[in-house]
Amino acid sequence: MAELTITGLGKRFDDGSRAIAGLDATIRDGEFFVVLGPSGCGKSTLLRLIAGLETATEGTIACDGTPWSGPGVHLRAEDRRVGFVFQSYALWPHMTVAENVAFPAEAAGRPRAEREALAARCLETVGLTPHAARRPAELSGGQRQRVALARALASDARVVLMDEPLANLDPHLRAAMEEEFLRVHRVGGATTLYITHDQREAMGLADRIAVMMDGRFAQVAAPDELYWRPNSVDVARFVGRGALLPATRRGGLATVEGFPEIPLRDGAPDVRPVPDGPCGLFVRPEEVALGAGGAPARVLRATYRGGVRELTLRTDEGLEVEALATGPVAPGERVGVSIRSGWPLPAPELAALAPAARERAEA
Ligand SMILES: Nc1ncnc2c1ncn2[C@@H]1O[C@H](COP(=O)(O)OP(=O)(O)OP(=O)(O)O)[C@@H](O)[C@H]1O
Repeated sequence: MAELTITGLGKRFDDGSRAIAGLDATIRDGEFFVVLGPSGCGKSTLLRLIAGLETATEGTIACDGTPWSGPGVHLRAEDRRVGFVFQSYALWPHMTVAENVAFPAEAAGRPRAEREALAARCLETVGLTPHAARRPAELSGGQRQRVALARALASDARVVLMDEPLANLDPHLRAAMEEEFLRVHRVGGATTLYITHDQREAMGLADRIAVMMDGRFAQVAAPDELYWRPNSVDVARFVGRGALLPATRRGGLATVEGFPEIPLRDGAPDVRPVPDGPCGLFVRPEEVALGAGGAPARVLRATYRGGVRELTLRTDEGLEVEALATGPVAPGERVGVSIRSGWPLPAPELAALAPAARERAEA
């Protein structure tokens, strides 16, 4: 068992800057929990606080009810049974693969036979048994990353922390390593906290994703939930592509200038509903269809992404909408656009532009 409970966590550095501010979270036992956020939002600092490499200035961290960090409490890093996988592998160049993996057990004073057996088991898990006698320099980047993963597992970790472990690898290797992480996670069952600023990676790996902004979690949700039901304009814009349109909500429908009424997606239990009236309508490209009968628009941009084109369209009313096309579409072309559904968000800055408000103003 390893459930992490984080309450009111804060970290202020000596220079007065605040990397973490009032962060609350529960990371469930055995969960693959991904923290996704822009550069500088505090991801690495959060991981270092959980590992015990930094001391929190506010709040508490507990694992299964045992305090790790809090007022007057700071459990040493080596007593937390936490394993690490960093972007930069951090392997000892003079040791063999097996010795690197056995190192945490050696540091913990385990007898030689025991640590060798443990290393062999963990190398087996990551599929590196044939390379046990090599040195890190004789391995590919992906293999080195697997050594780092095996070492984290061999540290008898109940919690595995990974800080952008795939950032240095090429796209093919990344995809293979993602599979590897998931497989090892399924076998080992350690609670895993994984940091990335790569959305695709986050979506593929996570049981739940926390979007981190300005030192706290803006939303924590399953990948699908986060994509289709973001709780704010900031989260919606950070995750994937989409357009925010000035709209007026009435029950399950929204009015957007130039379009027939647009059905709204059902709400989410943990996202506060948007009341009737002016709001923003967030529309993902997958909800936009091109074809005759739609609102007239012009293609502003068309970016080929292999198989599909990502389009930005501007309607004759001046609204910009993101869309996808499988056939050839070129900038400047005229198209018809319709919106199948959307997600309402509070967007006070758009209220003045919403159709009902405009009609009232014009009346
Ligand atoms: N030791 C330190 N002293 C002062 N400020 C720090 C220190 N470490 C980090 N910071 C600041 O805290 C903020 C969060 O840093 P952190 O490394 O946690 O961000 P991050 O989300 O991991 O960023 P990236 O994705 O770029 O690695 C940044 O503004 C950073 O400059």
